[in-house]
Amino acid sequence: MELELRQLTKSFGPKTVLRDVSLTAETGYCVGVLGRNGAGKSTLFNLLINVLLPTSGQILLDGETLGATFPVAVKRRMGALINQGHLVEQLTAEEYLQFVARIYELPDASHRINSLLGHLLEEYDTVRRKRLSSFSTGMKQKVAVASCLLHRPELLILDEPLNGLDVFSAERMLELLGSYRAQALTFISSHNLAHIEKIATHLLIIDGSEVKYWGTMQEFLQGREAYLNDALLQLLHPASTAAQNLTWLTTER
Ligand SMILES: Nc1ncnc2c1ncn2[C@@H]1O[C@H](COP(=O)(O)OP(=O)(O)OP(=O)(O)O)[C@@H](O)[C@H]1O
Repeated sequence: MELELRQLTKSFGPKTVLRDVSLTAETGYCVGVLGRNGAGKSTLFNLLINVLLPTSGQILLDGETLGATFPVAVKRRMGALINQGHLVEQLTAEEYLQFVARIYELPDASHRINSLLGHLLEEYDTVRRKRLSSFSTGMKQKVAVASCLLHRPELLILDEPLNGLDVFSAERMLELLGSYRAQALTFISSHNLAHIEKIATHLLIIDGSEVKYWGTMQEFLQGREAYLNDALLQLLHPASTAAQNLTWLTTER
């Protein structure tokens, strides 16, 4: 799969959130999408899955321009987790994934479901009869990511998929996503740069509504600080905000 963005621009009223985003990416790329809070990462993801329409610019898949409404055949090729996802919490994890499998018309998904849940939920045997409403935040997140992978999407869009995961679970999830990487074109956002450093092959850095960097992780790190964290700070020069007087907060009683 090849995805091309041509001068993609999105405004909400007078405010332009993304301006002229252009890139071409293909299967095997894992694109870490980075930027400050409010930079436009979720907005970009919503454009990629047709939840939002661009104000101008185009999205092309394998050379074909996707119009205002993506064909169902295209949507079937995508898996997306945006804003923590929405689970049907009256169901068990397995029932929920069976429901997702029916949407994608997967004939017999039991093996896929059990292996995914068994991999991501270490405690799966003890919670398999429990409803999702009784799951912790991290457990729900794991089920949400599993629901994106079930149909083996060719375009995988993951907005903060590691949110709420403990350090061991995050490692497991990264391992799983790493082993799937060659099968898909993945876009992933995270404010945890150590996670991005582990999984991403490419970086898309957005700041001030524009692309500040698009290219390989390796090229980005060359000539900058060794760690992504420092390299990102170096690129974006955090704006120095006027010093606030916080003595009311910090003065001893
Ligand atoms: N539906 C909307 N209507 C108006 N403004 C919006 C809408 N959705 C997003 N925005 C604005 O667009 C900007 C980008 O938001 P977005 O959620 O894409 O940022 P983000 O990079 O994902 O941030 P974070 O790191 O905090 O998740 C913000 O200023 C936000 O207020």
